[in-house]
Amino acid sequence: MTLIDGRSVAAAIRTQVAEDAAELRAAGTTPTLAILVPTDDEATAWYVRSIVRTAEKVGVSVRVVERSQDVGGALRELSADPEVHGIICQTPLPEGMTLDEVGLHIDVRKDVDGANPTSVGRLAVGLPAFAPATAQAVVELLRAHGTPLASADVVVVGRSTVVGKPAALLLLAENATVTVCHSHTKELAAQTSRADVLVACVGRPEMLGAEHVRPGAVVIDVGTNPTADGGLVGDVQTAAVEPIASAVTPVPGGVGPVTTALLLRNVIAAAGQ
Ligand SMILES: Nc1nc(=O)c2c([nH]1)NC[C@@H]1CN(c3ccc(C(=O)N[C@@H](CCC(=O)O)C(=O)O)cc3)C=[N+]21
Repeated sequence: MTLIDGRSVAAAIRTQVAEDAAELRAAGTTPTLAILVPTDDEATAWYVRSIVRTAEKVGVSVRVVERSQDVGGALRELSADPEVHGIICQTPLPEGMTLDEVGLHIDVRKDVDGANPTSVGRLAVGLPAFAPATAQAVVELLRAHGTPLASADVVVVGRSTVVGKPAALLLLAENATVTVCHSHTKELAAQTSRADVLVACVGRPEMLGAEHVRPGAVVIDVGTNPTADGGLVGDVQTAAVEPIASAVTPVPGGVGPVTTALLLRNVIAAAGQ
């Protein structure tokens, strides 16, 4: 059994991002990411600090905008600002707002976390578009591990707009046979235990156990659920699954760091276009 090391995958991405950022700066462009923070959610605050810290290291500038009202207006202003190359609107959003609605206000060329429904639509039909960084991280980790995706049976558990749906689209583009499961799925274990690759993105602590995993499967655990003692657990019971799977991503140290690195790589791409 292998633990897939997200930290080293992320480090390799950051090295490339730092080189590209230096090149852009030398040519007179300061690659800049704007982060819109609409709530004081704790997990979001952690992610924002992590982005800021990582961005500083690789030479990407960050502008943090805290705004709980007229989020759409703020996103339009940032979209119109020539000094901003990438925009991410953090979730969760305040009551009554959805990411699909506010995402409409992000210029597609700056939509580095794939929140505009147009980006998702382009992804669905195979046109170039930014995908949500977490969904991209799933594919990046599988690629780094050398998991064959063409013709593989991939089961995605979770259908959120930020992870499950776009991850399914990206995996489909890799010619995998993709099944998406969710809260209304009958006999979840019957589905997941057929999977060569199991992607857990439900957001429920340690929901998937040994009975969900096929011997030899590769398991990507997207969950980052805070625990009472200040730690973090995934959506997978890692210790129970380790003896069965051929590879698992740990939490922390799996999908999370790769997500942050890919978000910044998307900012470089947006700044260079
Ligand atoms: N529009 C949007 N896109 C997101 O991608 C998004 C979001 N909103 N809102 C908040 C969540 C949270 N999120 C995390 C990313 C990285 C880690 C991460 O790197 N965690 C470290 C460990 C942290 C620790 O040790 O406490 C790890 O997994 O190794 C965690 C959480 C992205 N999110």
